[in-house]
Amino acid sequence: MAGELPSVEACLERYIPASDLAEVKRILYGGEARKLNLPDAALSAAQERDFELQGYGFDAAPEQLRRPRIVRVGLVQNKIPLPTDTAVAVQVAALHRRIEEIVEVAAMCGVNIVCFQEAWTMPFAFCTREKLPWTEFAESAEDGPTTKFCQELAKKYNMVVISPILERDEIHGGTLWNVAVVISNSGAVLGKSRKNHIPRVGDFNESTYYMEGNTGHPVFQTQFGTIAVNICYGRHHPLNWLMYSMNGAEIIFNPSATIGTLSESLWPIEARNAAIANHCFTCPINRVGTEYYKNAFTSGDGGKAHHDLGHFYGSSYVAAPDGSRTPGLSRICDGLLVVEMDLNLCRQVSDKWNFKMTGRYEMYAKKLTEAVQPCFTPNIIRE
Ligand SMILES: NC(=O)NCCC(=O)O
Repeated sequence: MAGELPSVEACLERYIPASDLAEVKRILYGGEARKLNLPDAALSAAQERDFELQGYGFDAAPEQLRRPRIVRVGLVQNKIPLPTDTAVAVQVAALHRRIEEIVEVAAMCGVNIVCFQEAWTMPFAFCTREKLPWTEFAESAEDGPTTKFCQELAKKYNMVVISPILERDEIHGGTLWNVAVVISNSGAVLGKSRKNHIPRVGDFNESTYYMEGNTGHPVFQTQFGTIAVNICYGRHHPLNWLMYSMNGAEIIFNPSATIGTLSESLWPIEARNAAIANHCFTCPINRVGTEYYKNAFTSGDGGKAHHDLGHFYGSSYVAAPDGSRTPGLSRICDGLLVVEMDLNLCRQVSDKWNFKMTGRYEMYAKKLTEAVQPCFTPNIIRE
């Protein structure tokens, strides 16, 4: 039953004979990712605080003219700690506390860039189609309480913080957006990236709340590397990944909220494929658990009204430009995935496969421009 299997990897470890396991992992994951030696203090803090802690590394070949560019990223997945009908401010405070204790462990593990899940300060309540109290979770991206909280974390731990929240934009009539705020390790707000593609699938009724983002495909130059944020449903759109890559992203984070019955078989493929196609690292993050709502809602499919959206299956992982990937975090527990990567791997794989050179982008730019015109006629050859 959805929600009960702790992780696919644990299942493989348990049932595949040891003699075959390495080969199975090579075929499924592109080889076994190097395990990181994480500090004992971090491992025991994670255990005490009841979250999974895993660490892996991706290496690049030594080069003569460039030094290795090593960065450690931290991916955080978590359940909402309180029921969804708890007072808004109390829920936000509890999530801040939960993240604070996970980020402290990330700092012990030497994480340079940490990213939280989509809309991390709230339940993923858009399924309900009710406005209150959910719109009350929205905050200013520039100086809301969550951004201030993240600025403190960033300064304290010298860490870049990616904070995906529900944004209220007071300058533009109090409009709502699904945004990721990027905070530099200096504590300054570097900028924000709004969700470009809004789902119209299943109970993901997000279009009731906010519009497609208008910030394009910003890439943020940080001390640790050039990063971008492709929020959730954007991962189904190869051109979205491509544009972040065109702007120079070496690591693309994908904070998400998605459920087993809808997308679990797509999850291991899409971000990994994007890493391969764009010669970059991708970091999909999904929340965990099942969130219940007092008022039942329907799915508009003739089925019975229900009180939850489904099981958020976690399984956050990192994919490398060579197509290899880490195991996923648990499907059911909170977790922190620490991944060390040498960013030199991006150009090394690009020089090997040459997708940026062979992509024929000018041909597609021209053809796509034609294809979106109302007078377009598809090029179909018939007998
Ligand atoms: N949060 C969100 O966009 N979810 C849509 C479902 C999916 O993309 O798997």
